[in-house]
Amino acid sequence: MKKIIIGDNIVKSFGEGDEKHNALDGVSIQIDEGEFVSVMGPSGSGKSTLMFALSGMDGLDGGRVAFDGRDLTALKENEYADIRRTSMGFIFQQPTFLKNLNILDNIMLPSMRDNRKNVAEITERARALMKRVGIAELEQRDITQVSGGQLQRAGICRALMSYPQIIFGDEPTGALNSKSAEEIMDILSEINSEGTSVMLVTHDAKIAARTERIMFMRDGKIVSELLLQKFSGTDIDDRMKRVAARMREIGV
Ligand SMILES: Nc1ncnc2c1ncn2[C@@H]1O[C@H](COP(=O)(O)OP(=O)(O)OP(=O)(O)O)[C@@H](O)[C@H]1O
Repeated sequence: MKKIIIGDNIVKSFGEGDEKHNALDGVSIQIDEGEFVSVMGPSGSGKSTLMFALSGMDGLDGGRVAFDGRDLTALKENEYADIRRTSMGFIFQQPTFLKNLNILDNIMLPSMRDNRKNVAEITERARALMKRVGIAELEQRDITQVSGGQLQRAGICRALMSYPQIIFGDEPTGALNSKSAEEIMDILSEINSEGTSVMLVTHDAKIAARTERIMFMRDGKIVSELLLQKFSGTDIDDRMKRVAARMREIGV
């Protein structure tokens, strides 16, 4: 299986002198094209730092990252930023939308920087995505006039605008009630089934149990991996039991 991301012995430290510590302490990770993975672990174990390191949002202090066969650590920051903008999508716990723009314009905004595309094309893509995730009727609304789940759907639309090869999600369901969280996971599963890789960082065992491979972190290292199959929508209780058992076993 082709790897979309390969991280090799990644080291990332914060602080100086006595305060210096490794948030990532030699992490190696590989994600297959089309795979749906998650990263769990206690607060401060390095999950978000790993996501930032793999996506190039943060520089490394050691190790390498390759994306789609290209060694990203050898690239200049602007080349890296280009790959991030065109081939990676990001969703966060709270989408960072601008208050003075409506939902449609917020979704379109990052794509407007790409002068190879025209506004009509960008608008058409945004509207198609909004329809697909069930928020077509909300395009003129302010970001304060929609629910958290609807706002996250808009966040997914924005992340998908550039047809990314991978979606990175840092606690994308963390601010949502369980029904909205499940709906967001249904959307991500559907996107994944069409071939887009997805990597989620989550505290929530129920969310992780819907992914096909879970990596558990502690103290800046991946300490265990649980291989599940792709989620068919039926066996969540059994999957959650397996996640809970592994968490007990490794003490995270
Ligand atoms: N910008 C930063 N400056 C200094 N220390 C940082 C920075 N970002 C992360 N850290 C430290 O690196 C370690 C890992 O943080 P990280 O946010 O990756 O953990 P996490 O597992 O995602 O935690 P959480 O679940 O609470 O979000 C922590 O000790 C954190 O304090």
